Amino acid sequence: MKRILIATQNKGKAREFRAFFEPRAFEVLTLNDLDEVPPIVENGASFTENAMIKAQTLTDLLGTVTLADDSGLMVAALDGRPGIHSARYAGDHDDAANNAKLLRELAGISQRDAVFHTSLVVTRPKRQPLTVSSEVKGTILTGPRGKDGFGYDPLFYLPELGKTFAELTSAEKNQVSHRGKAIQALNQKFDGWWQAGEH
Ligand SMILES: O=P(O)(O)OP(=O)(O)OP(=O)(O)OC[C@H]1O[C@@H](n2cnc3c(O)ncnc32)[C@H](O)[C@@H]1O
Ligand SMILES: [Mg+2]
Repeated sequence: MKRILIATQNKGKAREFRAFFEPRAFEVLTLNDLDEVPPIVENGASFTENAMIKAQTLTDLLGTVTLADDSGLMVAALDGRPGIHSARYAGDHDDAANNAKLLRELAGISQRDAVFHTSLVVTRPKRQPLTVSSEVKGTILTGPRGKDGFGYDPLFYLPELGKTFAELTSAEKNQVSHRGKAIQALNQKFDGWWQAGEH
């Protein structure tokens, strides 16, 4: 069976990727399946650079086909923050603290437009990486709504649907989300990229 390592410890992300790769007969592993996770320093200047660092580090160390996702929320009224620093916006990797800080920073601000971005990079030994990105527009609510999803989902509101990401099932979220659309773009390119390396 073909195998792909998803370079993430984020269980929410991992769930969304399994739905893409498992029907394609890939065995899906994540960093949570490794005995030891190598240190990965996400010090790139962009989402794509950070995804490249995560994926290439693991391909180089382990020889695995690896997919990395670097995502983040860009809020217009905050000059694009938290952006590439979304995971540690409030200091630790803590969803509740990040959401609380976002609400504090936006207190009293009525212009609450935001964009959620995902960059995906897939690497494998001796091949050019495959890169795709996607975004979705929404607004930031003044308080959380919904119980599903992860991260900033309870605050990220889609005016067209009248719901936050946390009020959607994961299938519904995948239809419209930054990651879902990036996965659809990956879907357009993945088979050609995969076969180009087969001999
Ligand atoms: O191990 P990795 O893949 O790096 O996992 P991470 O959680 O650190 O992920 P990122 O570095 O891409 O940081 C993105 C931040 O944005 C959050 N996030 C990413 N995708 C999201 C989504 O679909 N909905 C809500 N929040 C999301 C996530 O919880 C992090 O706080
Ligand atoms: Mg991270």
